[in-house]
Amino acid sequence: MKLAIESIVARHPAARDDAEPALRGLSLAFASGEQVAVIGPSGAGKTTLLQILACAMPPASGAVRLNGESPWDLPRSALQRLRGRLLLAPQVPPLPPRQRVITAVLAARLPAMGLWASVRSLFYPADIPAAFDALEQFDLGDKIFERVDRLSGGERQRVGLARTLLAPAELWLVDEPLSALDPTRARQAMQSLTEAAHQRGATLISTLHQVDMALAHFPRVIGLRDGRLAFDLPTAEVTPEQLARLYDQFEHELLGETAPAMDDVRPAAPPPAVMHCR
Ligand SMILES: Nc1ncnc2c1ncn2[C@@H]1O[C@H](COP(=O)(O)OP(=O)(O)OP(=O)(O)O)[C@@H](O)[C@H]1O
Repeated sequence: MKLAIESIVARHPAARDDAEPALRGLSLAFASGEQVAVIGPSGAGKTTLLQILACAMPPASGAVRLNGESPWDLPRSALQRLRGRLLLAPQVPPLPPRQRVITAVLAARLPAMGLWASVRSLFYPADIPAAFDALEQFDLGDKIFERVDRLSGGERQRVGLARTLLAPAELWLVDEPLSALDPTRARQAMQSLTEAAHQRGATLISTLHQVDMALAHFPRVIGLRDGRLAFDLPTAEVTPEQLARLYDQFEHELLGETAPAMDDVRPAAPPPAVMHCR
């Protein structure tokens, strides 16, 4: 899927009246099958950009085009169909806690299924081999029948990525896919994601806090700051000076001093029951 935005200004509905817009006059174009990383300090507007591209939020002004169509001018049913052709993967995947991993992963296919097949798939997972293959890409094949609430934060994030591989989407918009992963897992996950998008011919746009991952895995990097474009370059042309300017006063983010990886952090066990003997 090819897409373009022109002079986009975006405001979150809950933002204070005097707050600056999250995006301030942003114009970008993406070719079909392209792979692009979006970087920039916290609050730069990276997530908002994905929400605009996903037609999850209308811009305050400016134009959005997906495959040449203007989504916000489409009738509601056509807009829904268009949304079914793209996937917005949030940083924390919304996985129902008591669900099995297999059900959570296969749920990615629901937009392409009829109502009866969707309901049936909740009780009888339809394609266990496909779910297993997707999970194996993220080293999680052994967790296929585990309950989601028994996974660590990093494992849940990787289930979310496995789900992306099964989505029948032409556009993958992935928000901070590595935030809970250790460096080794992060490298493996990025490799699997970019290879799968390439094989599928899907356009992949990913926000990333890890600048080294953006430079290592993507041929094009967009830098955002304060809702504006700082640069949009082939990766080979991004210089240390541009990165230093982009993260000026946010050097700790450039150096990757972020929250610890969540791969080994499991949900807290319930406190032991206190038994009173009389
Ligand atoms: N739901 C919301 N309601 C109000 N304001 C919001 C909301 N979400 C984001 N904003 C504001 O929009 C601006 C851009 O936020 P956004 O989440 O797009 O940045 P980001 O670059 O993705 O940040 P981070 O790297 O911390 O996730 C920020 O000033 C933020 O405070």
